[in-house]
Amino acid sequence: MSNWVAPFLDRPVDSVVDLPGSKSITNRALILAALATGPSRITGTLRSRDTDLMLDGLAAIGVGVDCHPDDPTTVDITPRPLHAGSIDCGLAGTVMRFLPAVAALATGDVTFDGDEQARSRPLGTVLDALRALGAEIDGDGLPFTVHGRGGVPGGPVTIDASASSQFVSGLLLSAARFESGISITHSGAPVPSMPHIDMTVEMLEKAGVRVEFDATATRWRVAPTAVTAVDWTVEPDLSNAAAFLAAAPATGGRVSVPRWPATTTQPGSAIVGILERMGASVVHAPDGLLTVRGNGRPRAIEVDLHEVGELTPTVAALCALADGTSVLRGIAHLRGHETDRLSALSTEINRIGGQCRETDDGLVITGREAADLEPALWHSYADHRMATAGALIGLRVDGLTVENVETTAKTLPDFVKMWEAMAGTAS
Ligand SMILES: O=C(O)C1=C[C@@H](OP(=O)(O)O)[C@@H](O)[C@H](O)C1
Ligand SMILES: C=C(OP(=O)(O)O)C(=O)O
Repeated sequence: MSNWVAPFLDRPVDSVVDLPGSKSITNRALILAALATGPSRITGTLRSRDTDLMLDGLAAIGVGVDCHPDDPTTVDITPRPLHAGSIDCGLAGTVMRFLPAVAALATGDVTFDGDEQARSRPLGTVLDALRALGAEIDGDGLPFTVHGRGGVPGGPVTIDASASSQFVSGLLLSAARFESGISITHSGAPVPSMPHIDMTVEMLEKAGVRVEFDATATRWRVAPTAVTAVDWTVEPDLSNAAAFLAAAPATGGRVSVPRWPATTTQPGSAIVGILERMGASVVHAPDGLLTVRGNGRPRAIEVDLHEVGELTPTVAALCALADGTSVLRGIAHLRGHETDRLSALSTEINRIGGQCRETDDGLVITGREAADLEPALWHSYADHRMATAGALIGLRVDGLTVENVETTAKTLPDFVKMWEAMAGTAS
């Protein structure tokens, strides 16, 4: 674990940052390819800890995985009969919540474990749902074992998905292969991160699996059907782009990201509107280049991030530098992310002399002038987005040090190199 002194800028940033593929699209594409009726090629695959865990997990239960020798982002997936194996989930929500349903289709025991910190992430809902659908599973959280019987009866199931949209996505992705498909009813507080469920639905439909759902986001239905092989092209990761784009308003500079999709289900796209509300200007050129410019000190914001919780660490870091008091709400479920992000953000912002308080479902942050913040050690909590949030504040606080910066490998192994290149401080 290394401490990294984040680059400090006493001038505006001016950079173009090309982002690798989306974690969420990559891990859905890999599962759909593994369950398809024929081989698929995935281009622009994110190669990071979370996506490599997915590749390894699928390979461990028999899926053919071939990474192109000259370009590891091109991956060929060949579906094969699924067998017993053991799966490391690391700290990846998509692996621990999407693969149990796949494992239930295997013949043999599939064991799951992960990082110590992963054991406290909400998971029981998925395992209970699979049991209700006829799968045999020992355990209520990591570690657990799926006793695969070569198929899942499927049918109706009621779950409370208010802690994570991934509970719904994880069931939907495999449901076409269940004998009776699935009919999910959500009962509980509203499901967070709905764009991620839209992403699941859209990708399933591209693979020939129709998802019926109601407008209240409480019911989803999939009939048993074949999953068609698709050659997927993965969009750049817009959630990872958020911290880089936020560097523009943080420093009064300019950051551009190429290949920004014209339309997308990635919730990361919401960063654009948030940065505009905080005073930045944004231009999306016809060739896909998205440019954010900062105009003076960022303005405080009141915003509900329920749908786009992944953006919270970036937005909170910018709020710590903004003029005025910001209120971020709708994000109680972030307590079950890589770490309790509300507690972690509040602790770290206060540690450097900022002003942040937790509420039941969010944060209240009163921004300070960067010169009034202290270059203390910013703790990462093994959370990639906590580390990038520290880097963002570090652009304005000379000497701020990010602990365990390697944790960014969860979704962006080249983070340090890319951040230093953006700041113009790369050696
Ligand atoms: O399905 C996905 O790919 C994701 C869904 C969201 O999870 P939650 O609904 O648990 O917030 C998001 O935060 C996570 O980073 C990725
Ligand atoms: C919440 C996140 O990840 P996970 O997929 O592990 O839930 C995230 O990347 O912000």
